[in-house]
Amino acid sequence: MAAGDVESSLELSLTGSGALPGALPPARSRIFKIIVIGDSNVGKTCLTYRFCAGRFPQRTEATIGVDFRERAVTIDGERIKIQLWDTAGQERFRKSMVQHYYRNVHAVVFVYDMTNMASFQSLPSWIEECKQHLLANDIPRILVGNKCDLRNAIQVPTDLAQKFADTHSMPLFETSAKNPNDNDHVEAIFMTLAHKLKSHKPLMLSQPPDHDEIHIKPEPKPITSCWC
Ligand SMILES: Nc1nc2c(ncn2[C@@H]2O[C@H](COP(=O)(O)OP(=O)(O)OP(=O)(O)O)[C@@H](O)[C@H]2O)c(=O)[nH]1
Ligand SMILES: [Mg+2]
Repeated sequence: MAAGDVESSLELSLTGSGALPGALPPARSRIFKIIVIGDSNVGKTCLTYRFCAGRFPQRTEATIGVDFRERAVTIDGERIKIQLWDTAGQERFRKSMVQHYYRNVHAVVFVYDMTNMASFQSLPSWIEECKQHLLANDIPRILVGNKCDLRNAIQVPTDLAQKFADTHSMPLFETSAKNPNDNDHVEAIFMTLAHKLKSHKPLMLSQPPDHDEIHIKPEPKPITSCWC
């Protein structure tokens, strides 16, 4: 990614139950709200930061409430904002926010840590939480196994994860937010969702225009194996 590309990213935090960034001037571009959920420490913050800022963050702390990251892209000539909701994995940091996570959501990214079997085993409870918030069945969902750079520590075999993904009709991506060689892969994961959402024409929020955006390549194909 070129240095200038990251200028269109935006980062905001919300840790209480106050107003969400919704009361905005007239629409110019559609917004896709994508929530990223999974156990604490699986790398949700690093993945979203990687996509929006183009690099691995130097350090992270446990997310409290939610962090918003946003990136403007152009798909087939249409300007679109991808708004990532980087949610807290720790129950104590998310309980007051959960209802906000799921409101008007367009897509869900489930993340587990490939080096932590417990984070994979938690996935059914994250799926259940989505169900409880009455997410429509046709909302695009993807499964991401993160930290594939830690090759010697992998605990979750790809075939097991693939079986789980197939059972739940989700594409599986194994990737690394950290490995610089995986930048295109992290890009492909979120852009795959954006392409899917664009073709679904979901309900959109309003957003004021800005002057910088990122032009992206044609639709990438989902990839199930790690590129490390
Ligand atoms: N080796 C490696 N480490 C990673 C990767 N992604 C994240 N990490 C590390 O994993 C730890 C947790 O990352 P975060 O992104 O903060 O995890 P999180 O899922 O946002 O955690 P919560 O905010 O508590 O829910 C940090 O020490 C990161 O540096 C990766 O792809 N590879
Ligand atoms: Mg986090």
